[in-house]
Amino acid sequence: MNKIIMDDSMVGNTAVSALAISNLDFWYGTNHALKNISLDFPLRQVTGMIGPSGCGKSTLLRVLNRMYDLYPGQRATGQVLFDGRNILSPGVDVNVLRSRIGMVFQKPTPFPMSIYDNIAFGVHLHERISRADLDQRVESVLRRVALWNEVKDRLNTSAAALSGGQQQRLCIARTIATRPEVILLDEPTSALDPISTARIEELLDELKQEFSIAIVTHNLQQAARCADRVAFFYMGELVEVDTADRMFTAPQAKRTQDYITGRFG
Ligand SMILES: Nc1ncnc2c1ncn2[C@@H]1O[C@H](COP(=O)(O)OP(=O)(O)OP(=O)(O)O)[C@@H](O)[C@H]1O
Repeated sequence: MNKIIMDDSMVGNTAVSALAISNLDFWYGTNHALKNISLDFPLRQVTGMIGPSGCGKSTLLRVLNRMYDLYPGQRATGQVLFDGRNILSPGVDVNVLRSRIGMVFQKPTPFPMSIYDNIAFGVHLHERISRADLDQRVESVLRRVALWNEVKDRLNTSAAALSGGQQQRLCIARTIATRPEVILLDEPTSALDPISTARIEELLDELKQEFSIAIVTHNLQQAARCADRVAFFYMGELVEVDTADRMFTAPQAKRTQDYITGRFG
């Protein structure tokens, strides 16, 4: 089996981890998509996940907020500790879990409703909140994602009329509106132009003051720019995890070197 390379700070570091995965395996029916993964996501840091297509990055994100529960035949074993509990346990309330571990997808997915309601909808599901407090919440998250000035005069118009980059910022606003501890982002800028991408990257830098962030990206420069730590996956296995600096300047595994130097991808 392949050796997993970790530096000392990753071992036994659960006290400062937002999420701590140990010995995680995942199957789509008989397809063993994740193999014995152990990985910590440090608190209020950005963890980047890289690796060739099909290596299991998105699958891992789907495990972290139990998205796979919706599909019969998909199965996870092992442990994912979050706030002292294994989130893979049957007793976990997945709706509460998904408000505490939010997800942003590759393609912006605003709900078919107004800009205001896109944010209000999730808040209403989890909290009893007055209209004045809701107004305040909507404004504060839209300011946080630097969208307020662009949309404040059209909050009641359809979110579908926003640009792709604006829609993605709205989706991030919608995610943080339920005050999660962790935000999972699956290639959040792959459908966006360079300017919108830069704005999302700046936003991640700001959001990590408060949230722990996991981002899947095919863009190695983006991982180098945004992530504090980077994990490299290959064929369902975690090969190496390290600081972004070390990962891109002195990777330890040959497969990591080959991947980041573009020998395969
Ligand atoms: N719904 C599914 N049913 C069966 N197998 C699946 C399903 N979704 C993904 N897989 C398989 O699981 C493995 C991991 O896929 P996953 O989408 O997690 O990879 P990825 O690293 O995110 O790829 P990409 O970078 O292309 O998005 C692949 O072998 C894929 O074919």
